[in-house]
Amino acid sequence: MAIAAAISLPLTSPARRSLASFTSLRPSSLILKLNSVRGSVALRTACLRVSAASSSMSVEAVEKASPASFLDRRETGFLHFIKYHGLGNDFILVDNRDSSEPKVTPEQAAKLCDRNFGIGADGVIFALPGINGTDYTMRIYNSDGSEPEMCGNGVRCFARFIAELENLHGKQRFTVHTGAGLIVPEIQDDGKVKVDMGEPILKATDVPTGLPANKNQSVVKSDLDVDGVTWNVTCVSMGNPHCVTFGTKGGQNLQVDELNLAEIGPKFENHVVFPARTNTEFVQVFTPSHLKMRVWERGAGATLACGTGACAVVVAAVLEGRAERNCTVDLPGGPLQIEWREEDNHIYMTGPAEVVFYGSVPL
Ligand SMILES: N[C@H](CCC[C@H](N)C(=O)O)C(=O)O
Repeated sequence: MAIAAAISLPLTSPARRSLASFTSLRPSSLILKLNSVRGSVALRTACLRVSAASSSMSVEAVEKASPASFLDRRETGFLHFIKYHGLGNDFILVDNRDSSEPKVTPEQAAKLCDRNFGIGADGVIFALPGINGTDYTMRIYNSDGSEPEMCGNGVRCFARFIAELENLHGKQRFTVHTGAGLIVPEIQDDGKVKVDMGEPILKATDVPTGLPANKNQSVVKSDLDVDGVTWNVTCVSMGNPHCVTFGTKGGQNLQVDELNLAEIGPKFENHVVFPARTNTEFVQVFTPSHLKMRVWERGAGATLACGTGACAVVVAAVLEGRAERNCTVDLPGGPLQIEWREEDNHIYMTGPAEVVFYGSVPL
């Protein structure tokens, strides 16, 4: 699969358009390139070049792009997408509302996620028709092609994507069927997205983990030997498995910025006690309502943020008596607000989701 993408950057707040209308823009009709550091931008269409510099605007007719250009290939065989990120955890979003099977295979997804030979992303997310009365279904492939049950940053991006597709404005709430069950994201007036992430799963065999339960059928601050070092871990599922650690047994307060994630992360991810592999969160406690974490994700490696991970971190911190139920969690890409509500046992996550660019890529 050759990878080359025509992209369109929303230079100001994107004009509201559905992806459908965007996909009606033939790739050959839109090429955007930065002409100079002066910020002048040349937008070349099939018949016009518009050069806008800080002081002047000139319009000149240009030849139509060479018919041999890949941009003039027939529309079919192109995948249209919008690239989003949630605190730097970035995704390729695909409008899949017209079929119940993803348009892209796991192998193709891995290639699209490659940051040198592809678009570059932590995963590919599909908006599919709803199931059992939900508005939509969300499926996701990690950048290694594996399919997780859920993605917290991804579902915030999903909500903004749906609003773009459906040309919706202001406060919007969607019911989304996922591998973790019903998830309900709500776009707030300030553009952030608040998500009802459902209930945490704590039963050890449901996380799943082979570690022996040591507190009400769950694993809380239990010993785990990783390459000869004993860590204290708490295991939580948000539909996907998480191993949360605040440090080694008897160790000092973890300084997460000093960790070599590339070295230690895969040893947790592929540990024999996690039959479905695991996401791993390394946490520092500033105050009972302010935590800091870094994450090594299952199937994606070190990412700038992990929404389900931040939820698992607050649950683990409460279970270990380290934090309150409403916390700010600092991730490398920015903060998330997480509340584990006592009344309904649901976890609520609030954070941003931003468009990066619109694109088309030959599959
Ligand atoms: N890599 C994760 C899925 C994405 C989770 C993360 N990006 C989030 O925001 O929750 C897994 O295999 O469970």
